[in-house]
Amino acid sequence: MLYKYLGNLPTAIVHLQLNFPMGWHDHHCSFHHGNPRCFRSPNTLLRVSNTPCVYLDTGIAFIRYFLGCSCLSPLVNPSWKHVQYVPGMRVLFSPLTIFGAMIPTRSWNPGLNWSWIWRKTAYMNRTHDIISMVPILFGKPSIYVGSLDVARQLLVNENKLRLEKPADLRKSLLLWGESLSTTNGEDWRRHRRILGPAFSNETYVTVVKETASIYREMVAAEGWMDNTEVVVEEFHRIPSHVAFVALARCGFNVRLPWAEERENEDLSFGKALKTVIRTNLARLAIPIWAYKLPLEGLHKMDQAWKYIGVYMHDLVARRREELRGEVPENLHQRGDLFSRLVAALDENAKIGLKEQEVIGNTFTFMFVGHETSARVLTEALGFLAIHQDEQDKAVNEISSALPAGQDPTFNDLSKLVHLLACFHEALRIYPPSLMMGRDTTSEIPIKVTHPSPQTILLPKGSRVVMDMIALHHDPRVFPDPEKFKPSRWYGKNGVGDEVSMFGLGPRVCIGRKFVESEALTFLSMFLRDWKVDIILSPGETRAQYEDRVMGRARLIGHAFGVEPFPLKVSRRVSV
Ligand code: HEM
Repeated sequence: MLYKYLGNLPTAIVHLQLNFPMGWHDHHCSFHHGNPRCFRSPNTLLRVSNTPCVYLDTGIAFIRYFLGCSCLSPLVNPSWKHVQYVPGMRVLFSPLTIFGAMIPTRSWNPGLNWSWIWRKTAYMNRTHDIISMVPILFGKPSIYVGSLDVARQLLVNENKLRLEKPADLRKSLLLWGESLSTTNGEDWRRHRRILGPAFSNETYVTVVKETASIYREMVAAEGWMDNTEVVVEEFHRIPSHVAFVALARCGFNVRLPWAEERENEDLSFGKALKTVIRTNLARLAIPIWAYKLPLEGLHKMDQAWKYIGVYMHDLVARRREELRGEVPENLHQRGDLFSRLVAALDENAKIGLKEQEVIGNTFTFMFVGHETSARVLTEALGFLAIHQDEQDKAVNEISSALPAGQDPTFNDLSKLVHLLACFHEALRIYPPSLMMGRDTTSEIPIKVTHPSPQTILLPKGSRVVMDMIALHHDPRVFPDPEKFKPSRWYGKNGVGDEVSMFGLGPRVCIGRKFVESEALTFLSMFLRDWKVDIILSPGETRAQYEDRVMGRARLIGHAFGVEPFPLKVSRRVSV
């Protein structure tokens, strides 16, 4: 018996060396007498490891091999059959569990950022449309999808297939109540029916007006007008605050001024809301009794959460009073999302929303909309700073689209085709929503094309995760995927066009037009008035800078994106 395990040791060493524990189900396992369900590497890989140097790692490989052996994993985690023996990674912790998420990416633990770090070699060097990930100790075995075709099959028909958003992945959004993003089935349909009309042209007109006004407040408050050139350290701070204030104004209908947090030292709505957003995941993990400990940080956090809780119930009551007797036509004129949600209040929640659902939805907009928008705005400007030719093209387009000296209107935005393409291209390279997970509630067939055309039956209770980085870095769909090439979006940018970074099918992002309106307004005003440039290290080329700075991406809070970097802004004309 032991001999048979030892005989397979080189396989484990290969796993270790490749930094990528994989298995192939078309390989026949000698130990299992030809069982095609074994998770081991093929003989070709096995041969690679038969060199003397591999024995250096033998100790670790032993442990790893025994933990990851196909014979032990069913004992530890009997649901492994849900991945249908699809080849893939055998790891200790799923990246979607607390342990897996906390430990950085290592050969034995993918960590939260594996799909970025391994993007060029994942999916078996892109030869497979899907792979499995089987955690030995913690987490659910899952199928990861790296092909847009397969993702489409699942998501476009997800209502018919009765796929569900997994409960364990929705927890962080449930702290304020159920929402469009956390519900499934009939409840989801009710939320979508009510929220759909709230994302109307009236809302986008308000988004454009508010973003333009925020931009002007920002320029005045930042003191840039006193200089012709300014270096903004951690440039991300600017788009992050723009997105935050825009969502507070257009989502909550609370008129936060740009500079509130600096002038007012007391706990204000803006400050408390920022704390709540920042500490959302911590709030989930910290037990109630811990807030009684003599730790000032925890007290402040608790205070902010309580403040926002009371504030929100108050805000609902006040808005309800204001809306009493309002005729539906007037309601349509209101450009904020919150008023539309309050108008749908119905305590029986048969056709409307409960108070907690109104609050849950408002917070979901903030959580899913704030950091995502902020990151892409920063990255789009970062790429335009590196690629001056693309920036010049954008500036020319802006000057011919916008009437001289005037702010953009909602109608002007449709003329900014190249600018929108730049925004989508930044979004493609760094999709802020890293993974979209679904659980099956019945057996589902999926057709894969690579490595060979076949149909795989996913049993009831399987987990499938769309890997947004793999989907958008697939060279078959996006040739030269590492390159910032906005032109690839020309002609595919429109309202009805699929921009899969916003999801696919019926659960596609409801906020797409909201964020596009905000982004085009902010970017067009910013680039019209300021030239953005990068700050090179001595002797560094632009290409080297791009590798160094734009390659450092990871999940930060709720959104994936590039780590903070500085930008130089210089005044173009007399602003
Ligand atoms: C660049 C910014 C954004 C990106 C990349 C983005 C991406 C996505 C993606 C990929 C989904 C689908 C998730 C899934 O199917 O599991 C989604 C759903 C959603 N997004 Fe966004 N989003 C952005 C901004 C926003 C904004 C600004 C809002 C609100 C104002 C918003 C509200 C929502 C909601 C409520 C859902 C759930 C829809 C449903 O389940 O029916 N998003 N978003």
